[in-house]
Amino acid sequence: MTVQAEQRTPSVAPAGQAVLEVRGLTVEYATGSIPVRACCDVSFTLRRGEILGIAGESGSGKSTLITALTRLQRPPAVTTAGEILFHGRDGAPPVDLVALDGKQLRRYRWTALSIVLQSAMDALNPVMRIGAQFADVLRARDRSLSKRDAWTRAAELLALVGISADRVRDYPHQLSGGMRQRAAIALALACRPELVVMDEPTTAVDVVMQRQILAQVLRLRGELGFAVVFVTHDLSLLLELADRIAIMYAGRIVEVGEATALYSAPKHPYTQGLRDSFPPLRAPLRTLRGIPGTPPDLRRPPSGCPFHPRCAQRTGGCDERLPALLPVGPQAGHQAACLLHETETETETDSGETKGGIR
Ligand SMILES: Nc1ncnc2c1ncn2[C@@H]1O[C@H](COP(=O)(O)OP(=O)(O)OP(=O)(O)O)[C@@H](O)[C@H]1O
Repeated sequence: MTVQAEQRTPSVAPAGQAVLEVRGLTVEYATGSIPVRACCDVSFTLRRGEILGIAGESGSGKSTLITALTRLQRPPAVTTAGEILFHGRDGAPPVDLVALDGKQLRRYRWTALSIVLQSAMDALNPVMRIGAQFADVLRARDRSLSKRDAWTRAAELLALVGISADRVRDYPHQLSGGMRQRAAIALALACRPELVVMDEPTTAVDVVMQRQILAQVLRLRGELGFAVVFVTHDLSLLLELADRIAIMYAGRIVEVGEATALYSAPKHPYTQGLRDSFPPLRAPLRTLRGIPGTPPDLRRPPSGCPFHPRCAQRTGGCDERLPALLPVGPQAGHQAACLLHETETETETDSGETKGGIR
């Protein structure tokens, strides 16, 4: 079962209206004598209602990036550079989330941005009824909401993710794993956030439930208009869901582009390897290849392009120069950080196209 094309709701984002602008974000784990730079100079813009997928192998820095985005990181993680500009729907000037203290951040949690974690289903309190947990969140954000109205709203939210409203009185253990995960998504949507960050929310459920959850995320995005940053190691899954995909390797974004263009014509050898490591969900099955070697130790990343020791297409210079993220291919907004494409970019730039950050 796959998320059919007709179930997909086109992005509700008017082009250019940003909800989040991440600029030069760098996060380190200050452990031992050499820090682990797990997120390095990451920049991207997320538009209102857009779904941005972030894919990469284990250890590529995905979780580090999203805990930094949501300001849920704990020591030894430290944001050493960059800004995360959040543009509210009220049209007020953007707020740099990096600069906010705990009290200021509380204003933004749940209402502006919320998060669904891999193990969200286990994050529900086992000794509280589902409805009570929803009511707590709703009433903490709206003190005028009565208990009765909060429970009614909780039942409506469960119904939104396909869980019968009468389950509102259940305890978490009375729901299946898939239902608990969907309840966690409904809870994340309780205060109508503008941005929901999802970290592998379908990893712990079977493939049928995975497809149902993805279809629901798409439907709800269409109905409620929130933007999503969705992290996974499975690139083929993002093809079903994301408007754009960013590929991370060794803490950096190495390729970004519109989902179909990036999947069908990946430019970075790492993206090609990642794509060929997972069975496609809809296209005919092809030989799975995998990527030889292992990701680098981020305390001592290789010189030049961090992927070069594993890259079958490396050329002279790959071990010396860190490639910049530059436009590639015919599709607007498609960018890759690979020396193989720098000549192509230079030629295009000479003929008038402007270089730029990720848009
Ligand atoms: N608490 C920590 N202390 C030191 N290094 C850490 C810590 N947490 C993560 N790292 C390192 O940061 C790098 C990025 O890890 P991260 O968990 O962000 O990657 P990931 O892509 O999310 O991986 P996964 O898919 O396995 O969750 C890895 O090299 C990891 O070893």
